Amino acid sequence: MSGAGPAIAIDRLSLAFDTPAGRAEVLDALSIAVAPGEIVGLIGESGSGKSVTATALLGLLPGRGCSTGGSVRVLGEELLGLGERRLEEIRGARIAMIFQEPMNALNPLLRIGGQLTGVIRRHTSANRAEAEARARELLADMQIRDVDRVMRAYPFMLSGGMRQRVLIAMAFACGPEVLVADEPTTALDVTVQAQVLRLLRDMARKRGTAVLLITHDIGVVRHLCDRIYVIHAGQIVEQGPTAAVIAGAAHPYTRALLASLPERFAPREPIASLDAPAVSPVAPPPGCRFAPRCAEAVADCSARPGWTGIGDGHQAACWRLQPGREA
Ligand SMILES: Nc1ncnc2c1ncn2[C@@H]1O[C@H](COP(=O)(O)OP(=O)(O)OP(=O)(O)O)[C@@H](O)[C@H]1O
Repeated sequence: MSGAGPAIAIDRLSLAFDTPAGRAEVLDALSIAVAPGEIVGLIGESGSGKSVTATALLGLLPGRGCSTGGSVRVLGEELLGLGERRLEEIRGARIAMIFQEPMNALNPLLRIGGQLTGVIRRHTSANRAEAEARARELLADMQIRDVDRVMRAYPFMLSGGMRQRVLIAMAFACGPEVLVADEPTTALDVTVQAQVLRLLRDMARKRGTAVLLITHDIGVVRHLCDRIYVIHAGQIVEQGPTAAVIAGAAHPYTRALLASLPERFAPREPIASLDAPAVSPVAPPPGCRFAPRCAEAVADCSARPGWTGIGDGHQAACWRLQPGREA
């Protein structure tokens, strides 16, 4: 039913909020595509627009004071402007979401078993026994050994890592074709983070789920994602296969982002520093929004640059990379 096209197709999405300070243009012609079975990262600093992109994918943008342009298609269906009833059918069954803090997503008053079987029964025709068997299978897939104890536990009785595994199981409970994971492991310590991410990747691979992983942490995308999009102040500035982008970052923002990380990620010559804050989304400069922070900005940067191909699916949007220019 989902057809042969991308599972997620965001095309020139623009998004603005009315704020007391004026109209905040938080996304500027943002395009992202994720194929079935692909794991794609959206990476950028705090405030760059990652979470609002996730919100748009779930059809959860606030109506009043918020205007959108462009298109957000999931499994071929346009979500912008879709009625709440249809959106509710899609959420949970076809698109699932994993958030940063599992305590907020789990009901503290219900046992894990009840919550998991409840989700399965709401979205499928499974009876109680079938739903329970499926819940146990999902927990076992998440490499939870003491499934009985976890099924009987209340959320507060589990560790952070275990709660996040339960949430991942819950996200996969109804066999979604699309999964949006917003900073899913930020609250966990580093070793647990790696385990949980591996489990998330294995679940998605096994089921052919398209995953959009939202994070500010390039270490996370490095291990997990097939491709990445780099977002700065609501604009995608670079995209491509993860290894190519990390090894050959071309946009000054990506290079600065990598340079701010431990040594082994750092490109040899960072050409910008991220000490200066990102531009405000209220009355942002026209063109490239990185220009005010960029040591190498040129007059052309006041217009938005097109994409320059760097290699096999790797592209960056920067005037300095345009053919005929000295890089
Ligand atoms: N409801 C809203 N009204 C006005 N502005 C908003 C609203 N929601 C988000 N914004 C603004 O949109 C921009 C992008 O926010 P968003 O939360 O998507 O960033 P982010 O990249 O997810 O950041 P973080 O990593 O800190 O979560 C920010 O400037 C934020 O202030």
